[in-house]
Amino acid sequence: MRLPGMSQPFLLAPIAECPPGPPGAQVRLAVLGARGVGKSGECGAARPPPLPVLLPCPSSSPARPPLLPVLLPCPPARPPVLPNAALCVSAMIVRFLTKRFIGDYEPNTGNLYSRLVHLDGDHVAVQIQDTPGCIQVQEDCVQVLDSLSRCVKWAEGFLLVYSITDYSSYQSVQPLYQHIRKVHPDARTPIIIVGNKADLLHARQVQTKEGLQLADELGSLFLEISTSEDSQGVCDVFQYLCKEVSKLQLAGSTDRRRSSIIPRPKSPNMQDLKRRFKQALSSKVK
Ligand SMILES: Nc1nc2c(ncn2[C@@H]2O[C@H](COP(=O)(O)OP(=O)(O)OP(=O)(O)O)[C@@H](O)[C@H]2O)c(=O)[nH]1
Repeated sequence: MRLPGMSQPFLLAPIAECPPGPPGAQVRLAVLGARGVGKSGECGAARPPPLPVLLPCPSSSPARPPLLPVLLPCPPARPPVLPNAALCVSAMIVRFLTKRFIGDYEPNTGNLYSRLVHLDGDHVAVQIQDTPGCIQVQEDCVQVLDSLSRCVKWAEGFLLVYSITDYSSYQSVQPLYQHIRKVHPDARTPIIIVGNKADLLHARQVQTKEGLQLADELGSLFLEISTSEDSQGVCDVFQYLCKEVSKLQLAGSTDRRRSSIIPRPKSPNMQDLKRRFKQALSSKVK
């Protein structure tokens, strides 16, 4: 599925840091790889130590809010979850930024990419966070890792990527989605679900209709792409997401302007004022 009207060329230029600019000039995106649904008894190892989990702090500030580290012990008798094979997140980002496909796998440690992207005649400073191992789901126990939690609070638009060759990555999309919605309750915060590795049809474990159905249930956009074979498809998704975030930023600044207009006080009731003035005068005369 191709996103409408998203096939224009764009400029890429490295920037040291995204400078502060007017609304719409900066876009913060997170690409999250959904993975790691563990099954009881899968590993059979001893109970894992408590994992540091960051609970979202309520904050409306777009800046990075303070994080509260909280230790949540996993219920006893739950086996640890091993992250599944790598998905495709870094490959997607690199494809968007350089148009090149990286065929080799190198574990990523959470890179933040900053680039100037040409979007509808404007230069937009885009920051993209590549998140290493994201979420651990074990039946009723969902644990969001530190790196993910920070990233979710910081970002304004999200790509939730699973691999069509890895069913458990598909199963992790929903809890990830719910976590994002908890942190960003504004339903307009764009989240796009992406089924990657669409070229590996012989190894497909997730049907297209399952991706569509999930996106439908969650009220999200969905598409399948192949990072290795469809560079344009990858660029289209990122550009679409950038546009959606820019739109939201503009809408937010308009809302703020509107709410900052001080309402005019009601005009005083002149009859009442005259009556009270007369009363005051007559009491002085007496
Ligand atoms: N065939 C095929 N392989 C892909 C595609 N996208 C990514 N890959 C390969 O999948 C492997 C993992 O991709 P990465 O992007 O490094 O995975 P990651 O999710 O960033 O992994 P972490 O660094 O562990 O977070 C690499 O060998 C990629 O070349 C695709 O669309 N098709």
